[in-house]
Amino acid sequence: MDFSEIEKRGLVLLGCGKMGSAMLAGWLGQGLSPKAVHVVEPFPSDWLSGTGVALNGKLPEAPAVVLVAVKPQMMGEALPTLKAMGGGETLFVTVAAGTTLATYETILGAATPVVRAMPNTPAAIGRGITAICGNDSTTEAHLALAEGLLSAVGQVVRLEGEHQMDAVTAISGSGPAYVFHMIEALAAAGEALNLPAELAMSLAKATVGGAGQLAEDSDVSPAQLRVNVTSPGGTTAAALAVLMDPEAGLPPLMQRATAAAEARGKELGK
Ligand SMILES: NC(=O)C1=CN([C@@H]2O[C@H](COP(=O)(O)OP(=O)(O)OC[C@H]3O[C@@H](n4cnc5c(N)ncnc54)[C@H](OP(=O)(O)O)[C@@H]3O)[C@@H](O)[C@H]2O)C=CC1
Ligand SMILES: O=C(O)[C@@H]1CCC=N1
Repeated sequence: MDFSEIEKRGLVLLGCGKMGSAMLAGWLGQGLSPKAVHVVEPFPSDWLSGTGVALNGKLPEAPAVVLVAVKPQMMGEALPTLKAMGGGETLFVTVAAGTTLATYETILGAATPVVRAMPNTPAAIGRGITAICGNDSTTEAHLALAEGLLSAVGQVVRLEGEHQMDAVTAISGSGPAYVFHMIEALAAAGEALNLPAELAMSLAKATVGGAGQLAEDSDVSPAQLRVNVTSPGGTTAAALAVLMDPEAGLPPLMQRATAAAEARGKELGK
C-alpha cells in the first residue's frame, strides 16, 4: 500500500477497540508511520499507548481519511464530534455493523464521501477480508483509497450495493466467532472422548487452522477436500452423517445463526 496521501494529510481513527486495533496493527505492520495516525479513544490500551500514534490530541482539520470504529450504539454520540470534517475533502470509512450510509449523510452532510466497510478480526495478522460499498458522493478514487487501506490487512471485495452489507456482516464480519466456537466445540468434544484438555485444544486449533489454510490455498473445492478426508465406511463418514443431517445438522443451524445475525444488523440500522 502506498500510504503517502495518508502520511501527508493524516488518518483519524475514531474508536480503537478490538476492530480498530486489529486494523491499526495491520497498517503499522505494513509500514504506515504512526505519526500520521490520530486516535480518539477514551481508554487507550497499553498496546495502543506504545505504538507512537497521536492519542486524544488535536486533530488535523481535513485528514485524508476518518476511520470510524466505534460501536453502532455509540455512533450518535461519537460521530457529531467530527462533523466539521464532513462535506467533501475527507473520506469517511466506517466499519460499524448496521449503521446505514444515510445515517452518516444525515450527521456529516450529504456531500460527504462515505465508504461502508465490513472487515473481520483476522485483519490483525493480515488475513482479514473486507467488503466495501460507497455512497453517491464517493468517486473511484475514494473507493480505491479505502480499498488500498483495507487491503493492507487482507483481501477486499466490492459489493453491488449497501443492500448486501447485513448479509456480508453475518457471514464474514461475524464469521470468525463461529470458527472460534467450532474450535471450542471440537476441543470440548475431544475432552468428552477422554482426551486431556490441553491436547484436545491443540488438536482442534491445528485442525481448524490447517483445514482453513488448505481450503484457501487449494484449487480444489471445499466439498472435494471434504470427500478426500472421507473413506467409504470410515470414521469421517460416521461423523458427517450427523453433521450433514438436513434437519438437525450444521447447514440448517448455520442458516438460522446467520439469519439471526443479518436480522440484528438490520435492527442496528434503524
Ligand atoms: N469486533 C469485530 O470483529 C468487528 C467489529 N466491527 C465493527 O467495529 C466497531 C467496533 O467494534 P469493536 O472493535 O468490536 O468494539 P470495541 O468496543 O472493542 O471498540 C470500540 C471502541 O470505541 C471506543 N469509544 C466509545 N465511545 C467513543 C467515543 N465517543 N469516541 C471514540 N471512541 C469511543 C470504545 O471505548 P470504551 O470501551 O471505553 O467504550 C472502544 O474502545 C463496531 O461498530 C462493530 O460493528 C466490524 C467488523 C468486525
Ligand atoms: O458483533 C458485531 O456486531 C460486530 C460486527 C461484526 C463482528 N462484530
